[in-house]
Amino acid sequence: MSLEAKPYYKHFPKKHNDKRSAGIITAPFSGGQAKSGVENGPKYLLKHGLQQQLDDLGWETSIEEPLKNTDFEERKLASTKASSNGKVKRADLVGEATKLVYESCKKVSNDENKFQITLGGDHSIAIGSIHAVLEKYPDAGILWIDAHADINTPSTTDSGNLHGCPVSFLLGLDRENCPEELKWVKPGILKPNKIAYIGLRDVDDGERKILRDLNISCFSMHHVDRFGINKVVEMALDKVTGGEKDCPVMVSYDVDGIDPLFVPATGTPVRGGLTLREGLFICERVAESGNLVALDVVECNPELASHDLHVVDTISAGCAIVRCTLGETLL
Ligand SMILES: NC(=[NH2+])NCCC[C@H](N)C(=O)O
Ligand SMILES: [Mn+2]
Ligand SMILES: [Mn+2]
Repeated sequence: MSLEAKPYYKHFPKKHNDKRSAGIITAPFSGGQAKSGVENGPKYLLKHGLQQQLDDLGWETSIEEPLKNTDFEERKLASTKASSNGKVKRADLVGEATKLVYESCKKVSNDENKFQITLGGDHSIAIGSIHAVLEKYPDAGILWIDAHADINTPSTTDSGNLHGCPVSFLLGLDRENCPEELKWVKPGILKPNKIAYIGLRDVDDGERKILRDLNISCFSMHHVDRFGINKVVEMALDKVTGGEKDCPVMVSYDVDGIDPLFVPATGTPVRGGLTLREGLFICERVAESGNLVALDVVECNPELASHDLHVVDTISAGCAIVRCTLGETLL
């Protein structure tokens, strides 16, 4: 089978130097959940040689650091009270940080027309990255790879952690209880038929009801076992693109979608996940569609490794996700 002639990355044609352009947005932020360490994800991924790896694949990259001179981590440590809105924790930090991430992503995606790669940080940062993508590509489909649905609202969340809620803010759910600091998010910028999940296996009761009521496409580990990963990716792609062959696609990848055997250093691991190969195959298969426009890689937490090998496994899986999404297997 020849892969040569296909128009990969249609939205990002090669330039005179035979390269395509991507912008890496670092989002070293941990305020969407309680544990520390996830803010070091971007640093570790970059130290592992991510930029060089992308260069080898024919992508020239620039780096944006929207949270560079901020003090979110200090403020998180100093904050004891639950924050502005009842159950939801640190809405002030999440609101401010995601807005900064959003602005940086907007520069990369909208102004510079580059492929947007956002490195978290916890999954709350996807509020910013997805918002930017949907402004540039309003009909883009979002594939959310995760053990969790992250669709809790301020009313349904048990933990109060905002990394368990980003999807609900983008959908504009429970607007009455939206913390003031997150009101910059345009409610309903994401439509329920434009997101599909792969890898789910730890979904809260409140989330289950929302997913059912909104008829959101969910491919759990049960479906992966039942249909196989190729079929699942094809079904998910078909759902979010509505069968439209040029529909832009974004992948928001929580590394805990992959089984903790392969990705141990993450904050909310759940057994029974995707194998590393299944996890990477998703990226390869979506890349093959030619319609990818953006990627998030979130929830790598090097501090939660019980030994060095766990760090290496987790960070190299994170880098592999980026490489496979950016065409490693299409060369
Ligand atoms: N991005 C994540 N890892 N999210 C985990 C969320 C867990 C749980 N459903 C909660 O809302 O707290
Ligand atoms: Mn998760
Ligand atoms: Mn997540």
